[in-house]
Amino acid sequence: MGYYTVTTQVQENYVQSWYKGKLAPFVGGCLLATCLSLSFSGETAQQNYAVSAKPAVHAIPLTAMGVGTRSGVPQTAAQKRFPSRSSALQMAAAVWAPSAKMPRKFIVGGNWKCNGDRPSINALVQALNTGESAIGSGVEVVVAPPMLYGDYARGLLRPDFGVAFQNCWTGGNGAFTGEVSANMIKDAGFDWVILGHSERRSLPEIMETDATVATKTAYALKAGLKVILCIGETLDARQSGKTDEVNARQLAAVAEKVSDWSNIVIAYEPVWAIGTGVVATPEQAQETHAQIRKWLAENLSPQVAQQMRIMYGGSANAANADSLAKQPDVDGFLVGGASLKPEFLKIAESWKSKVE
Ligand SMILES: O=C[C@H](O)COP(=O)(O)O
Repeated sequence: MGYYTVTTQVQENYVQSWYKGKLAPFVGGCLLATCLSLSFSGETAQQNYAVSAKPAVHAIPLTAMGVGTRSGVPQTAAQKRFPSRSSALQMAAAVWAPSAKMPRKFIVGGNWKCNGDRPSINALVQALNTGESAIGSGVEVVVAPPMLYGDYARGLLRPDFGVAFQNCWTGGNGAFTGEVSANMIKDAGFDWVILGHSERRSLPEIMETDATVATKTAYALKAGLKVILCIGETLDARQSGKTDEVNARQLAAVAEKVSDWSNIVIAYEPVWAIGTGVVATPEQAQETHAQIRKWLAENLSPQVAQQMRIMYGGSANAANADSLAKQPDVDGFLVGGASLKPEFLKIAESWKSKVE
């Protein structure tokens, strides 16, 4: 099962529904615009819209709306086949609107870590490409392949999923053998980078410090990337009641070097839950997320706190995602092991449990 099978399938799923014909899509776009102006006036209408408008969004002629591809970046094979990934993401952002039940757009990341090869990526992407569209829904989805496969995966992956890198260098280009700069990631057409993951903080071969994570975060933001900033406590820290202290310390290091947090999403990942099968209870996750938001309010601003999306990471899977997603301060997931399986789509769909 290879490239052409995958791309043909996606083409059928997306391109045909978005671009086939001219008149019908144009009318669809006009209807949606009318729908938007009416439905954004109330909470109930917004919630109904988030669920019901997806088919209409599929019919919007994005190119006809003047939303083009990123200039200066060579198109991948998939981008040529599926006219605009960035257009799809812009539409996803444009359609969703905050409501009392979901004040922040849900975000689900799949961190593939150091796993996979071309055959397994082909198979995984094929499974992900058959799932429900994120366009027009209440979820933003980003997957992070191993760096070497970033462009390959993006070339196959559905255009409504973003692609992230798992790390970047602390600064710009130069004599830094083996490193990849944020500038290169941005220049290659990617928008996201994961920084501060506990594996990079704690593996003896790496041992990134709070200060290094902060430097990377500041530079990545300056280069125009969005950052999934991972924080979280070890088992020892939790057992000795230092969870909030550890999270505050890791956040404070970033606050020393970053003033604009609008392109940061925080991933709270208790180290004891990562890859262990021991997931935080919904109560533990909510309590810690609320403390993180409190820290943001007290140390940055109430506005940053209110707008910040805080993902949960650590043994999240299809079975526990809904109960975690229902917590008011859980705004999504950063998924490791389960992101390598089709069940990742079920986790992405857990946003619906927030608006039920
Ligand atoms: O980045 C993802 C986290 O490390 C969670 O990994 P996990 O879902 O395998 O526990």
